[in-house]
Amino acid sequence: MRLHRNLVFAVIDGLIEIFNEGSYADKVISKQLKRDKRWGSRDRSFVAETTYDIVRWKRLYAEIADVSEPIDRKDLWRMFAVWCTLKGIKLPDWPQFEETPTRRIKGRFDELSKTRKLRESIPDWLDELGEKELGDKWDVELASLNKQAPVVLRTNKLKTDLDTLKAALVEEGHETENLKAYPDALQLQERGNVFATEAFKNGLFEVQDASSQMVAPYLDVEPGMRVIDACAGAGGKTLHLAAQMDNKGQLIALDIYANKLKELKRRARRAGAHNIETRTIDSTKVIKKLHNSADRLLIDAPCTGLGVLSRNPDAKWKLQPDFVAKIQETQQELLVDYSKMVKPGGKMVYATCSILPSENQEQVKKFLKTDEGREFKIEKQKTILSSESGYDGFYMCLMVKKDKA
Ligand SMILES: C[S@@+](CC[C@H](N)C(=O)[O-])C[C@H]1O[C@@H](n2cnc3c(N)ncnc32)[C@H](O)[C@@H]1O
Repeated sequence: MRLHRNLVFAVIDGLIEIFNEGSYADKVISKQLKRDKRWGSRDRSFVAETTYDIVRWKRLYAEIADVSEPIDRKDLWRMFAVWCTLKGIKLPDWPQFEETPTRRIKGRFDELSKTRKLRESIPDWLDELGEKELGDKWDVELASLNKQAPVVLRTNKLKTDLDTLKAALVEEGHETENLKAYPDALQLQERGNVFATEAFKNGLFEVQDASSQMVAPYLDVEPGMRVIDACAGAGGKTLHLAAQMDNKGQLIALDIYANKLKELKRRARRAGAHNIETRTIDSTKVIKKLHNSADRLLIDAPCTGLGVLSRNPDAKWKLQPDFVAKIQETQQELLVDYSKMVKPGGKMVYATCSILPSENQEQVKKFLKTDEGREFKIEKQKTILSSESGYDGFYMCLMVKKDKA
């Protein structure tokens, strides 16, 4: 592989923003990709994947390169040289790479790889938390979460079917494979910019991880029901629910952020999902008005996101211990307050994209002991580990509210 100067500069500039200015990797990368209209798909994937790689392996590469925080531009060139050396890419004779100790890099890598928190490149506190919560499973799970995530599409059944979509994507140069256990899913055989396809613009699919595609079906919705998606965000699962409801009935999408719901509306138009109504939670009245009214409720709760580190590696560096404690309080509050929207005999799913029991089954256990929780019983629950499924880590629990006697 030959390195192109302008692409490498885009990577270095992006990393400065991610590491030093607290910016989110996905946002920075999409900004960097707009730098040069002439870049082809290979150039774009070099910028995106190299940036993600160096974010993912930040601690390991920094240790190898003898770099400490705050990381400046010169340090980043050293870390980039580590990335190249470990990938077997020949360093060009640019001044930035003068005196790179290639041999020493390989030796340091072998030596540091003996220690898990360095090998897997993770802060001490997070490694300790993962081990405390997942025990023996943490080792393989962590390794799995450091692998690049596959790109999975969800067929929008409101507009097409799997085979028609598959054929349409082939026409546009994207080969996909079916995933047996996921009826609406197609996995890209090669990464590519599927957002530029006509199929996407026409709303024939959404990009959605295979594990995430299991959540809406778990809620057991039917056309004609009143369904509430209480933490709808930009609507990944709302759109799936609309398709499961065949656009019939009422689907109320809530969130505390109006801008996310605005994006949801835009996506719903593209997807041809017509039964969605959005409401911003700007006071407790919004929830109160809906008490005892929902046939089905989804709480796709805010969480640490530890199940989705493979697509969001900068969470390793942005997460802080006090956030973990705070988000767990919020999760319990949401269960207690929002479960009141379920009508007697109705059902709710509590879901997270975390793999920590303290955000998942333990939250549910605690909830079931509260006054509100005593009204519910668990019908089924599932923890998806990335190391077992090959996709994102997720948790989902289906609970049923007692019918009135
Ligand atoms: C895991 S994300 C939801 C992702 C979304 N369901 C999807 O499938 O694309 C959690 C969402 O909860 C929202 N949120 C945070 N606190 C909330 C609260 N108190 N009530 C409702 N939503 C909240 C966040 O804004 C975020 O959009």
